[in-house]
Amino acid sequence: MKTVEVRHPLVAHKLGLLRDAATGPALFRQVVGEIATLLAYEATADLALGTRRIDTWAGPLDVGRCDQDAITLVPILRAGLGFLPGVQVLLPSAPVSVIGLRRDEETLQPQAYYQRLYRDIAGRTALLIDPMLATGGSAIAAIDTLKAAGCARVKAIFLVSAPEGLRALEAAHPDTEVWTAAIDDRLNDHGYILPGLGDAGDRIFGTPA
Ligand SMILES: O=P(O)(O)OC[C@H]1O[C@H](OP(=O)(O)OP(=O)(O)O)[C@H](O)[C@@H]1O
Ligand SMILES: O=c1cc[nH]c(=O)[nH]1
Ligand SMILES: [Mg+2]
Repeated sequence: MKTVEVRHPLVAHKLGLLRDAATGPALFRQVVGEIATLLAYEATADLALGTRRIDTWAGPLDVGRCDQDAITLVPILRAGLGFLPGVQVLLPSAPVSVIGLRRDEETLQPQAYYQRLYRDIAGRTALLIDPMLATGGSAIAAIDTLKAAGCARVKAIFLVSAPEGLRALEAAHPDTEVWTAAIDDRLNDHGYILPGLGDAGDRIFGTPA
């Protein structure tokens, strides 16, 4: 499975801010958004580039034009919503599909509670958006859904990934392409990533764990 750990100094610096337990929700959301933009920049490096003719001061010119409609952004609720605005900085016109999943704290299995996919999703590339890849169960369930709906290609960006989650994702969907700001050490006994940053959804939405 193509897996890119983005080792840019600014990504490392910003991730350090997120790992700091003293960072409150306002700064946390801001920095999550900034890293989302940097990861999306990397994940869209092979976006198809067409041309269109425009009139410039010096006459007609063919300029580059990306078809943002060829991609659908797919945040996994809830924490994925914190990632979405940073991706939309780069892809403001890309249609958004939403998948709501919540991990059962006992079984660690994802439970689906909402889904609204872009009507014309079949044949398109999906850019899955979630800050955390822990056991991988949520990402796998989301990609099951996207493939069943006919997505031709799935890219995914995660803030922090656990090796266990990457292995599970590779076993289930080896054609997924992943960009992540960090591959951390391991999961703890409760399925949380170490060192990680805690519960991303709780920190984005300011809800106590
Ligand atoms: O890889 P997994 O083991 O499936 O865990 C990762 C999932 O857990 C978190 O969501 P959570 O279930 O906490 O929901 P939330 O976003 O509403 O907080 C996270 O945002 C991922 O979606
Ligand atoms: O470490 C983790 C694991 C799952 N979900 C989170 O938000 N954090
Ligand atoms: Mg959560």
